[in-house]
Amino acid sequence: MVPELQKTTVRIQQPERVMGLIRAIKEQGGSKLQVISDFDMTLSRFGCNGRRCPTSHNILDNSHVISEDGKKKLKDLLHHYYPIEIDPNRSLEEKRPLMVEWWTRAHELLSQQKIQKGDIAQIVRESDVMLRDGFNELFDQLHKYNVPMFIFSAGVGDILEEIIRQANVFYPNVHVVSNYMDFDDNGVLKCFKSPLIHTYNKNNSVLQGTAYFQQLSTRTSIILLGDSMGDLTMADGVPSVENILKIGFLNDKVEERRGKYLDAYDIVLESDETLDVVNGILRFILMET
Ligand SMILES: Nc1ccn([C@@H]2O[C@H](COP(=O)(O)O)[C@@H](O)[C@H]2O)c(=O)n1
Ligand SMILES: [Mg+2]
Repeated sequence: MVPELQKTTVRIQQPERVMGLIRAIKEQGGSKLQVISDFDMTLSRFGCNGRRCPTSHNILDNSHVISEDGKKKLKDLLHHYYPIEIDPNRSLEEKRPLMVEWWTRAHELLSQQKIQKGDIAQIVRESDVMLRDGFNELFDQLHKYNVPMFIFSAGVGDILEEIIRQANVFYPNVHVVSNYMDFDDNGVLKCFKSPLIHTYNKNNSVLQGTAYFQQLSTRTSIILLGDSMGDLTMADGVPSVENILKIGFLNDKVEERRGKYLDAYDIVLESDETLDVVNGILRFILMET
């Protein structure tokens, strides 16, 4: 059915359930389908040539517009909070206030750096960011078959939009909800717009007020793509979901986190820098029979 599911990176706890879901989504057809995806470390790569790829925040943190002191402070925050973010032994209740603390402190530091709106394209161009292998096929297939692609990210919206724009795949079916920068009349960053989106509030609490989910109420089949346990709630606001297939990229601390990911995601992709499996499933679902 989907040869890519035989890859050695693929782990599935309940294969029959997954095959049933894929068949049901195919039966409903492309007109009932929507894709809801995280951005950082899901559509973008986790590793690049043996090093960590930057998140949309890291692209700014490491850029030439940030002072050396600012860079050090932002790196210290990352080293303190990232292990908390991915710790499988801490509860979400424990993590949530700490994530608010991380994002708030990082956004305050970034807002002191006089970042210019006009510098964003160059900042992205000069960064090491890479989209996962196969991103072209993913965006092209969804565009060709008019399948909405909703990117729900706790990263920086202005940066990730620029990444997909520079990759020439920012098609009209792509819609982004993320943290956006607020610039003053001279185009200088003054703060970030609310609501603040962090790893563990990606749900309808931040989507209330966006008409987006209501518009998609007829799209009752969902393919959800994420890399964090926080991404699992991204579809919570969608009314009348019939079939939801959750695909999780397990990038870091694979052994420690495998059990929780297998319980939560239908398909787990371990240290897989490609979109092969997602593309294979979409090819099967969207291919005319
Ligand atoms: N100051 C920060 C805050 C968060 N991050 C990372 O960004 C990721 C969030 O973006 P998604 O598209 O994945 O929702 C998150 O996993 C954090 O690790 C960061 O790098 N710097
Ligand atoms: Mg992510």
